[in-house]
Amino acid sequence: MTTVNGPDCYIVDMSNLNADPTTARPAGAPAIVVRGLGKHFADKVAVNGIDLDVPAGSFYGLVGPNGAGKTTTLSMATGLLRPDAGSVWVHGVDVWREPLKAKTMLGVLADGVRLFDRLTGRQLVTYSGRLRGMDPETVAERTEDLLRVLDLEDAGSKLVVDYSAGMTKKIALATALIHSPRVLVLDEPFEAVDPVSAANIRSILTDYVGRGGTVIVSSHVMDLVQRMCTHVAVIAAGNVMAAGTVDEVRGSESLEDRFVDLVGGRSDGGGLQWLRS
Ligand SMILES: Nc1ncnc2c1ncn2[C@@H]1O[C@H](COP(=O)(O)OP(=O)(O)OP(=O)(O)O)[C@@H](O)[C@H]1O
Repeated sequence: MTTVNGPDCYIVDMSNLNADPTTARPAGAPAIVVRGLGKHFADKVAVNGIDLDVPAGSFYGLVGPNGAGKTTTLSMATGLLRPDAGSVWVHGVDVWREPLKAKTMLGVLADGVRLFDRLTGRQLVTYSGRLRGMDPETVAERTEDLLRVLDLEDAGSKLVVDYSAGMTKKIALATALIHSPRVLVLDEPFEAVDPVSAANIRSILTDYVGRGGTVIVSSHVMDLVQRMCTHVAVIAAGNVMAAGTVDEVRGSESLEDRFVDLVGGRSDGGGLQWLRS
């Protein structure tokens, strides 16, 4: 079923809405199913009972203005923040009923979560791999691979507390990748990352999707999402304004223009008459 909300866009395939995601696993079954997910903080509704279907093998962008509810949604979807309402399934496993089983399939780059920053980068990535039950040889091999492709070889022996913001983001990404999860959930992975590292990360993620993995990524960079992602959901004020393939959502416009149409809020910058030299 295609639902229309607003001018001409709110494209969510809800044909499986009443199906039990633990048993309904047709070819092309979603990697992540979100139903009625909601969260409020005091009287603030951060996420307003949303539905999302993230197809397996998709590169899924989650975009929205500041405070739209992206981080809250991703935190609930990955078992980091308990929802007030709704459910999330990862490859058919209920994240909140079977969190350990669901989390073995997930690699998560969370926003603002403290790392064990008194470890060196190499120790932190190694620790993540061992925590996942991986054998020491594989962990050592993959840790060196990750440090190399993320341009952290020289920083591998340095304490994470002494890393720059971009280096911290990259080492956190390495901890999300080490166990080669089925689904990667990355909250703003390119924030503070230099252009060369960002290009390397994009190519790692694109290869991963090409080999059947699923990536869901939040970002504020519309151009990047348009070029990199196969699917996108636009969230504003805790609601899904549009979701579908990138081409379905943007129509004949750029994603950025479509985003502004959907969420509004552009000012002409003329309000600060006093701001001049
Ligand atoms: N722990 C919290 N306590 C109180 N309010 C919160 C908390 N976390 C989020 N919020 C509120 O919930 C709303 C959604 O926040 P969220 O961080 O999910 O937005 P976002 O889309 O990720 O924003 P940004 O793009 O700025 O990172 C905001 O109004 C925010 O102030």
